[in-house]
Amino acid sequence: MRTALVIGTGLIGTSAALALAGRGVTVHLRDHDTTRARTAAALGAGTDEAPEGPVDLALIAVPPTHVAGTLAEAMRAGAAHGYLDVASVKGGPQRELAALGLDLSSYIGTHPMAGKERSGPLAATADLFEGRPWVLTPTSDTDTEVLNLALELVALCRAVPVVMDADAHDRAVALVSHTPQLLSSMVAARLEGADDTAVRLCGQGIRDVTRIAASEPAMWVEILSANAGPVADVLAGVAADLEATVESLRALQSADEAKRDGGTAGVADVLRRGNAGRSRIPGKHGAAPAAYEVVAVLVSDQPGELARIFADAGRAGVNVEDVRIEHATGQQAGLVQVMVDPAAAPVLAAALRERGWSIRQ
Ligand SMILES: NC(=O)C1=CN([C@@H]2O[C@H](COP(=O)(O)OP(=O)(O)OC[C@H]3O[C@@H](n4cnc5c(N)ncnc54)[C@H](O)[C@@H]3O)[C@@H](O)[C@H]2O)C=CC1
Ligand SMILES: O=C(O)C(=O)Cc1ccc(O)cc1
Repeated sequence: MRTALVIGTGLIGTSAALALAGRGVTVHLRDHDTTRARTAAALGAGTDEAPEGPVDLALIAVPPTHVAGTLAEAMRAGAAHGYLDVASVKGGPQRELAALGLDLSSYIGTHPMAGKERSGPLAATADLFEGRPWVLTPTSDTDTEVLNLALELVALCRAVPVVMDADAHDRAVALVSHTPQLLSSMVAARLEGADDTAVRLCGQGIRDVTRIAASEPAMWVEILSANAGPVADVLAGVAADLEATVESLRALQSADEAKRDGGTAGVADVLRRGNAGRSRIPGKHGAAPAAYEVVAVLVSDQPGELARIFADAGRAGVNVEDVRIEHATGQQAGLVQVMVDPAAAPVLAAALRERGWSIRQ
C-alpha cells in the first residue's frame, strides 16, 4: 500500500494514520471538523490536503451511524480502490450499505480491538493497535485484493488479524466490550451522589473497574444503539446474577443457619465463576507478536534468577519486550521466555550462553 485516505481523524483514524505514515505510506486526512484533520496532520499523521486521484485504501473512522453515509459518498466519488471502516459494530453498517445498493466488492468491515476512554486526535498514538486483535469481516462479495489491502493495513499497524462473521463479531463484542462499558458506568454512577467521605476512600480496585466509565457518552450511545439486542441479552444474564447475589446477601443476615449457609454458597459461587472467567482473558498481546523472537532460558527455581537474566540482557544492550515463565511441574526448574526484537535474539542468546545460562531453542 502506497497511499491511504483516513476519513474521521479522531482517536482511531489518527492512530492508524500515525502508524501508516510512520511506515512510509502517504496518508491524506479528512474530517468534517477541519481543525481535527489539521491537528492530526500537525501530529505527523499525514497531510490534510486532498489526494489528486484515487488512493489505494480509504479508512473510514467516523461514529457508527455515519459509516454507511460516509462510505457511500467516498465510493461514489471514486476516492479509493478499497474501502474499510473500523466501527465497533459490524452487522448493522453492513446491512445499511447493502440496502444503499452499492457495489460491496471493494468494501470490508473491520474492527480494531483497541481503544481508550479518550477520543479525538490528541489522544492518538502510533502504537495503539500493536499486538491487539483486529477483526476483519469479509463476505462472499469482498474482492481478494481488498481483503489483502486490509491485511496489509493490519500488519502495518502491528495488530493481529482475526476473521469473523459480522453478526458473530457483534455478539462477541457485546460480551467482552459493550456490556463491560455499561457495567463500568453503572459502578461509577453509584459515586455521583455519594458522600465525600466515602469517595475519599477510593482505591485501586474501583479505579480499575471504572476506568472506561470516563468514555465519551455520545459515542457509546451510538455503539450501544447499533448493538442493542446482543448487549441486552448479555446484560439480562448479569441481571440474573445480580438478583441471585442480592438474595444470597440477604440470606447471610438471616437467623436461620441453613439460610446463611445457602447465602455463603451463593456468594462463593459468583466469586468462583468470576475467577474462572477472569483466567480466560488472554494477555494483552494474546500470543507473542510476530515482531518479537523468543529466547528461552532454563532457570532453577531460586530467588534472583529473573533479575540476573534481565541484568545480563541489559549488559548485552538488549531491550526485553515481554517475558513469560513456564513452570516445569514437579521440578525445581522453569523456562523463561524472553521476547526481544528478532535482530537482538542471536545477540542475547550468545551473551546469555557466555554467562553460563542454558538456552533452549
Ligand atoms: N474509541 C474506541 O475505543 C474505539 C472506537 N472504534 C470505532 O472507531 C470509530 C471512531 O471512533 P473514535 O476515533 O473513538 O471517535 P472520535 O470521536 O475520536 O473520532 C471520530 C471523528 O469522526 C469525525 N466525523 C464524524 N462524522 C464525520 C463525517 N460524516 N465525515 C467525516 N468525519 C466525521 C469527527 O469529527 C471525529 O473527529 C467509531 O466508529 C468507533 O465505533 C473502534 C475501536 C475502538
Ligand atoms: O479501553 C479499552 O480497554 C478498550 O479496549 C476500549 C474499546 C472500546 C471500543 C471498542 O470498539 C474497542 C475497544
